[in-house]
Amino acid sequence: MRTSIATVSLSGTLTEKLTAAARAGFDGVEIFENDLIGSPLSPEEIRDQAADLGLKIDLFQPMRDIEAVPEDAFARNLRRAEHKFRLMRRLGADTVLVCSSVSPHALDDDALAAAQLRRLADLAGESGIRVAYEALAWGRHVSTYDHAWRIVEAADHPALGVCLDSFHILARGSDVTGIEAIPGDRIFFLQLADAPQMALDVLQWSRHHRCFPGQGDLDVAGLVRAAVRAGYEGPLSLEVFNDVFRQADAGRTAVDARRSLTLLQEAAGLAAPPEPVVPTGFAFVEIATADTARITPLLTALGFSRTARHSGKPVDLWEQGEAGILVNTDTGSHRPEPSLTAVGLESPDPAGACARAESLLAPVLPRRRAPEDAPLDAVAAPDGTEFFFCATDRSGRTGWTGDFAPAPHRPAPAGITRVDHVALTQPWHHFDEATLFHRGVLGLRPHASVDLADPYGLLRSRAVSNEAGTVRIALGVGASPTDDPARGGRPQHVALLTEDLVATVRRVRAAGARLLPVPTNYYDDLAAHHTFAPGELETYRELGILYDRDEKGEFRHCYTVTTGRVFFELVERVGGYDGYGARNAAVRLAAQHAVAE
Ligand SMILES: O=C(O)c1ccc(O)c(O)c1
Ligand SMILES: [Mg+2]
Repeated sequence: MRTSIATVSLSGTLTEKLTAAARAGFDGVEIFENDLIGSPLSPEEIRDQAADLGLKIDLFQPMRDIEAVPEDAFARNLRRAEHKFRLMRRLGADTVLVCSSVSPHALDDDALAAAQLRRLADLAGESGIRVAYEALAWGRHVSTYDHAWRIVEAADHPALGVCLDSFHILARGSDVTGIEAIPGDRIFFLQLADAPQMALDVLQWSRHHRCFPGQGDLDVAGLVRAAVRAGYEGPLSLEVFNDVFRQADAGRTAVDARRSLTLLQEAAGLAAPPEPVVPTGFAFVEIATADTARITPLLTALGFSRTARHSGKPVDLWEQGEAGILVNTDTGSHRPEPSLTAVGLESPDPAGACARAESLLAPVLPRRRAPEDAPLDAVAAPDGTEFFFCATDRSGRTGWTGDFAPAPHRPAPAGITRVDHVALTQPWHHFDEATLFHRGVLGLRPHASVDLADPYGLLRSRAVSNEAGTVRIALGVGASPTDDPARGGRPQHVALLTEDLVATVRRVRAAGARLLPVPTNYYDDLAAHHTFAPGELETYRELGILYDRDEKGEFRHCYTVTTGRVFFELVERVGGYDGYGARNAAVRLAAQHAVAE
């Protein structure tokens, strides 16, 4: 099916919007009247520009407050429509969207609405134009798609059909199976948008919080399936009103939009991009730093040993158990501070993972490797983190570790078995894009979003993981005023798994690791929530260990102080505990500020 996007979904001038839509691979656009009115280009120039970019103008919109009004008002509306139909001929657009009236003067009279829409369609038909009638969720008398269809059916005019908009339909909780009763050729247009579930006035919800399908909580794919079953064959068109997209880079938003649409087509059974390849574990985490002395003493204290050095690059491999950390001093001129720049994911099919990423418009990175190096495919996530798809064969050294020459070392492990999770901070306006990327491109499942209180702001966090929990990424967002933007904002972290946190903490403290101090008040609060074995709570208090318990199990964790832009977390999971200690986040964030001050 053809794909389209409404110009209201993108920022900038009309030319910028058309260019962004075309570059992202859309077939067409819905032109919003305001974008046209504000453009210095004539309708003919807009038509030519769209054609040059390979875009069809699928829809012109909106016309408002047309139907179910007294005759004198309707005569004025027809005159207005005549003007717009002339404009549409110049523009080369053949379908116009008419929103159900929100006017206080509109009458609650379906027969009148049908008769007037029929007259409008008569006029439109003379110009070869089709009228798509859309029920706004806050329409004065018509606010559901089935009501709009009843009126269109009664009007019975070949130039009149309905426009279905997933937001209006799903926001009102309408049953989408009714769509299948509408003849497909009478569904003139299908607009798609998602939204997070919110207890908000529906107009405000629609105008400010729509997002691309897959980024919210609505079952947009189910609605598309119903429309296709009805026989709809027109474009799938994204129409998203969103405060962030209005100011974000149009090119980037258009790519995010197009990726969302491909994933939606896949979910609705309309497209089959290369299948997702779910990663099975972390191969490595890469920390870039201009000065290794900033990070290696900490790695040593945490029980890591430098086991190998890359044969052609200034990259060292530090290992403990199955946890691998690459320390890369090739930082270029930027990011001299230690920061987390890349993540290696164990992939059962690196080439397949890359093919999927490419089909979803993820930037595939140019290979930074010598001819003799093992092939390593990588894509850039929305926050710039590089994700490598690795097929590690440590025994045969045929995977990426084959590019490393072993270094003499004396292991002094602290009980760390592997990487538990990686926490990546996202720019606030790319959070939904990041979640969709990690789900769609990397094949990870998103979990519920949680709000975490920082003394100087509110953080949003959302984990994505594979089913086994061997790949977990915590996406976080929210800058606090005390973050130093020159240091790239909030720090990121690597969480390392141990089977005995108390023993590990004793070892790493003795080896000189600086751990985050935890206030005594925290332990008093913990005592109020849970009962502990004799001495247990005192041990946590002594070692600065945080604790959580739920119906599935227990979680013990603690943090190192931050170095540059990174810190480490040490975690122990007991039983089926599947979370990240969210109830301790406020204490941790406060402690981090206290240390930084
Ligand atoms: O918010 C609005 O007014 C508006 C206009 C046109 C649409 O297609 C729509 O879904 C909403
Ligand atoms: Mg709409």
